[in-house]
Amino acid sequence: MSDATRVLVLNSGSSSVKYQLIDMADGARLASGLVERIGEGQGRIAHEPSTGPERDRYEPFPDHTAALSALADELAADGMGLDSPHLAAIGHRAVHGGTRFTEPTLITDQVVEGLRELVPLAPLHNPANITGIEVARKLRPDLPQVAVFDTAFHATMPEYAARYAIDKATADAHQIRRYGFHGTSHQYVSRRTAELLGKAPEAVNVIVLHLGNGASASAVAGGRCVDTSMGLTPLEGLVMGTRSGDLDPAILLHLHRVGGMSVDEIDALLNRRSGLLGLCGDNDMREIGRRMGEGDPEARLAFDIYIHRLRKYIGAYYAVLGRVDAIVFTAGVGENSAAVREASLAGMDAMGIALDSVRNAVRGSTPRLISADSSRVAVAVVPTDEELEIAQQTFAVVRRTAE
Ligand SMILES: Nc1ncnc2c1ncn2[C@@H]1O[C@H](COP(=O)(O)OP(=O)(O)O)[C@@H](O)[C@H]1O
Ligand SMILES: CC(=O)OP(=O)(O)O
Ligand SMILES: [Mg+2]
Repeated sequence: MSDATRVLVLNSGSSSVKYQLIDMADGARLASGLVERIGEGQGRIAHEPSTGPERDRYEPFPDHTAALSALADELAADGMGLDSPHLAAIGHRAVHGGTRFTEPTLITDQVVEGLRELVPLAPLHNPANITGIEVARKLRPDLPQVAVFDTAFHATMPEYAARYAIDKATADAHQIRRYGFHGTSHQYVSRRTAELLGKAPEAVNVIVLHLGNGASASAVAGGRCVDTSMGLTPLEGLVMGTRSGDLDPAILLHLHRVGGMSVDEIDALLNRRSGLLGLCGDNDMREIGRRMGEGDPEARLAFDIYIHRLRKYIGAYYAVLGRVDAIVFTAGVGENSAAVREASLAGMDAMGIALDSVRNAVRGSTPRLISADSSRVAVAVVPTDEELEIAQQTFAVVRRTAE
């Protein structure tokens, strides 16, 4: 075995890069961090090595090249720079893989080109992923780099769940189908949930609720995704921080024809100015909770709409799965908001779902059960770790390629 066992994971967003350096020999996280507000006047890098305290620095990062070289400098300061001989690969989160990429993929020029062709289907996400990949390839052209796709885990959805009920020829001509996103998280969390229950992934049916800035639900049967709430793009489904989720599609036509809005204006409205932000002016669930505490009716209504949509998906996936072993909450809101977890499952005793309010209120950073002992369906909080999952899948590709 070569002694290059470390994987650097880059999750490049439009204005931020999250990263982790993980040693695959023992799974140890050697460093993690975040560069944010890229392209704005003042940016910030927060870097946390396993060997010491977090270091915070404020400075402008004009573009992703500057952000990546800053994080490389931070790693180098801890003796773990990008030139390290211990580095085996760089793994990248790639959001939209279309029908072409359904497995973790060794990055070549053709793969980058393929990602570029998919930009219209993930305009918020794919361009940033591509930039991250291009910069990293320039910094270490000799190192294997692997793309791990948000859409991959959902590729197993049956046709009847993946297809929209529109004219088949039109759908085929434009690759219109449901792809689903956050797949790395749904995959990781459903597997960890099986472990928590002490069962094999093949033996459990799970509803995963990934509630972050973007939010999606999935129905996972025996380790395979059978349905998920995001569709052609990450706009469908649940109410999100700034995205509307499900709508009557005729609303778009109405806004265009009667409201006089352009396609780009409608795009910006639904992706950036809707969801919780559009409903009450705040997209952070902590702030909404605080405002509800003060009796703010707008914040209350936004919360209720968010919860109502979530409950509809829980019911739908219960019916899709037939038998549910666990409902599991993850990502920023799912891991931290006891109020969201309680409201989204309240009154479901007849469905065999009962929370234990004391367990639900306990904060923690490890996988845990929050259901009552009497609950037929287990309810759990399982912190997601997309970066660890990406590192594992990246390392597996590198190993296979080296054989
Ligand atoms: N203590 C908390 N209570 C409620 N919501 C929280 C808490 N901490 C974080 N959040 C929510 O989590 C969201 C971010 O989730 P995260 O999974 O980190 O998102 P992303 O990875 O999509 O950026 C924030 O917008 C905030 O609403
Ligand atoms: C696909 C998606 O919605 O990702 P995020 O939650 O990171 O925006
Ligand atoms: Mg996320």
